[in-house]
Amino acid sequence: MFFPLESVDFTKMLRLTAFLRATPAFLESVALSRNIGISAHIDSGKTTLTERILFYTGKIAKIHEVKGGTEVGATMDSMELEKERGITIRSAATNCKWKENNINIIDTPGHVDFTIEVERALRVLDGAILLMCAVGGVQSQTLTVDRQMRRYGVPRICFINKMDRDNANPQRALKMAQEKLGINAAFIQLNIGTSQDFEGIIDVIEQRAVYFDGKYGEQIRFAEIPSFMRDDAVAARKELFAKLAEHDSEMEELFLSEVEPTVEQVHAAIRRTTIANKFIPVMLGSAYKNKGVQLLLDAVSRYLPNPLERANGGYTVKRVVDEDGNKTNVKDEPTTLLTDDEKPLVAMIFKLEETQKTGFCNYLRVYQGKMRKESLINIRTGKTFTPPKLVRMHADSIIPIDEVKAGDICAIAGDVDASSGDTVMRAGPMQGTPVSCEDMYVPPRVISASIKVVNDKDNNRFRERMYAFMREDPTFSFFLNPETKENIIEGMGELHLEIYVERLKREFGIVAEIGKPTVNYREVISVRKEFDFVFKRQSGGAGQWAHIKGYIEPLPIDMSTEKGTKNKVTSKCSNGDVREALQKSFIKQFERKIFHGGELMGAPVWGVHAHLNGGAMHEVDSNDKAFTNATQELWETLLPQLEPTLVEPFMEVEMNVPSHCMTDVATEFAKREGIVQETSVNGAESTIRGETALDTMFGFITDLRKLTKGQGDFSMQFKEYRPMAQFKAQKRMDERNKEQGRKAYQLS
Ligand SMILES: Nc1nc2c(ncn2[C@@H]2O[C@H](COP(=O)(O)OP(=O)(O)OP(=O)(O)O)[C@@H](O)[C@H]2O)c(=O)[nH]1
Repeated sequence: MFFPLESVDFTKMLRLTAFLRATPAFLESVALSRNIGISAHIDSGKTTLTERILFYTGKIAKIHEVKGGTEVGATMDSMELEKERGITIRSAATNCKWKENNINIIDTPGHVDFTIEVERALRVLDGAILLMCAVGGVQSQTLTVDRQMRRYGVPRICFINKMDRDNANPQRALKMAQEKLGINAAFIQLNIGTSQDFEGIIDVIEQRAVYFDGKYGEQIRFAEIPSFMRDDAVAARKELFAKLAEHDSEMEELFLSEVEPTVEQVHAAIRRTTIANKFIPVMLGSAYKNKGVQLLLDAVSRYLPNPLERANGGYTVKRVVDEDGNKTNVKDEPTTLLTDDEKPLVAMIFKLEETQKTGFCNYLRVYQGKMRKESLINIRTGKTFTPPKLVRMHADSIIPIDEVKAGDICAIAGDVDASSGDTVMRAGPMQGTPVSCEDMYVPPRVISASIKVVNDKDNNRFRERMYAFMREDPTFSFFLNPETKENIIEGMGELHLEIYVERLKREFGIVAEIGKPTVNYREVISVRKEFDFVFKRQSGGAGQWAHIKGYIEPLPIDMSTEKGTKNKVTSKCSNGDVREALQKSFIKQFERKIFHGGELMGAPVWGVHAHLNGGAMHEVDSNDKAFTNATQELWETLLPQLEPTLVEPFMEVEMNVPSHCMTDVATEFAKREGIVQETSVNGAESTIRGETALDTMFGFITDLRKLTKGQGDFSMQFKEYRPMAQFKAQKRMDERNKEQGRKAYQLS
């Protein structure tokens, strides 16, 4: 009988944990826990797979399909909208027990507009299942989730799903993964038949066939490998050993001395190399046809790490105060958290969510210590709160619990003063040094639209909701455009914005209309200029006078992340030259006005550093107003010399089309400034991959459907912001300035 811990290297684990104070019972229970995510390209079958996992682990009694196949929809797609559209919008957490292992699972959305959900999940998980479609292989979102997994060093198992589909080709999928993701991977299973003849699986390690009998594939039957596949099975085993030997010294030794490793040795080697991110075991099956899922669960227990084996969950934790508790003198010193329930509590809130059924929930992962319903401190705000309720999540239901131990994932039910990404510790006499878990990657919001409530009486509730959505989702924003007085929402794509408008209506009964979505251009500068600027204004009464000296320069920008696009204003001059309060007027004008709406088209300004290092004051006429106006006029006067321009979001685009339509679609894409980077033909279906500016893609779906008689589809995802060609930038500026009644700006 299979014992999941057979391949755990206990000696190493004990060495690693020798300095822990935790009890053996705690260590044993943590060794049996897994926190995993399931991530993939859209529609690869993540929710379908999770549904099977819940069924086989006894968590649900009946399997429900996604997309209205049955009356209720999949368990994890608990939002009405998810069930209707057959897509996952929010990541959902659940937990289940497989043999001796407790598994926390997060099913994440595949659609790129909800990428932040994947980011958040991977940030706190210890391992992942990277799902691929046996027909599509590596698709655009597969590349993204792979990048996200790498960012947090998440060990993974690859599961090639949809083996029952026509044109299923696992060899091609693996080859694509090896080439495109650059991963060291090998099959640990082979398929017996494909498409409608997909019957079962060959376990390459144990050299046996596995079939899934019964209505839901719940009865596992082991058998001899069919004779026509014996050679393939032996070859695959050899190939697997060779791959493992490349990255594991124990296997290398056996391989070189031509000694056959035992089954246990192979499992142990796969576990070591998977956890070290040197190898990815590849499995296959069909979630929909109930084949292969139980073996995948075995592999989760066997090969993915337990919380003890992932220091800090794979990211940096930094001390936020010095020894005297002085927060201004922050020490950016990485430190290590220990998965030990006896150490001081450190937990991170990775997601906030409000649903009508559960109310407000703050998902968190406990990294160190244990959490109870006692006073906690939010390290970012310094504020304390007591969790109203501690709960375990299962889709949209909650189960109250008393205590959560290190290594576990749970939620605080109730609205507490926290945002996604906050670190919490126990309040009161601080135990241990306050630390902060590092922020996660948040991509810039690339699209915006005006939004208007249909019924004025809903205005206050509407605003409240919008702010609540913003707290839940850092890739969604809501603000008032001071120039046009319109309410604006920003997000990752049209679907993203649409979903929030739908949620307003369905969940809160607020009807709102959104305007035509527009692209979020940003204003940047290209060169550094010193300034020595005197401002004078005499208008009847008291005059205004200010003298400011310093420089404005472009900062290095990382145009792929929201954080990398920050501005900075600094001042370093004597109080005798410019009083501190007036230095603040300079800083304030940049931070509150100039950076929010640039001169080119009123778009936010990115990557500007303004520095004040001198100047002068007039006894009577130098005040806040004078220095504020001086700063504004300086910016407007100096701007042409700073060689400003616009940057625009560039997207990676993947089009899946019938092969005979490939040329037509590629031509249409090229008309939209698209550059085709790769095409691949897989029988009657083909894929075109390329990149283009987001603003050329509006209405593309209509043209694509026309060209492919409704059979083509595409997905795109944000890649980075890039500078725009001058003629295009000028055109976009003229259009938007005219539309919004702003004065025109001429790029030189
Ligand atoms: N033929 C076949 N279809 C499958 C399989 N697994 C899932 N599907 C179907 O593929 C479609 C998408 O499945 P989902 O489980 O919603 O996929 P997902 O990855 O969760 O989708 P998103 O969350 O929207 O990205 C549904 O129609 C499923 O019934 C499979 O193994 N074989």
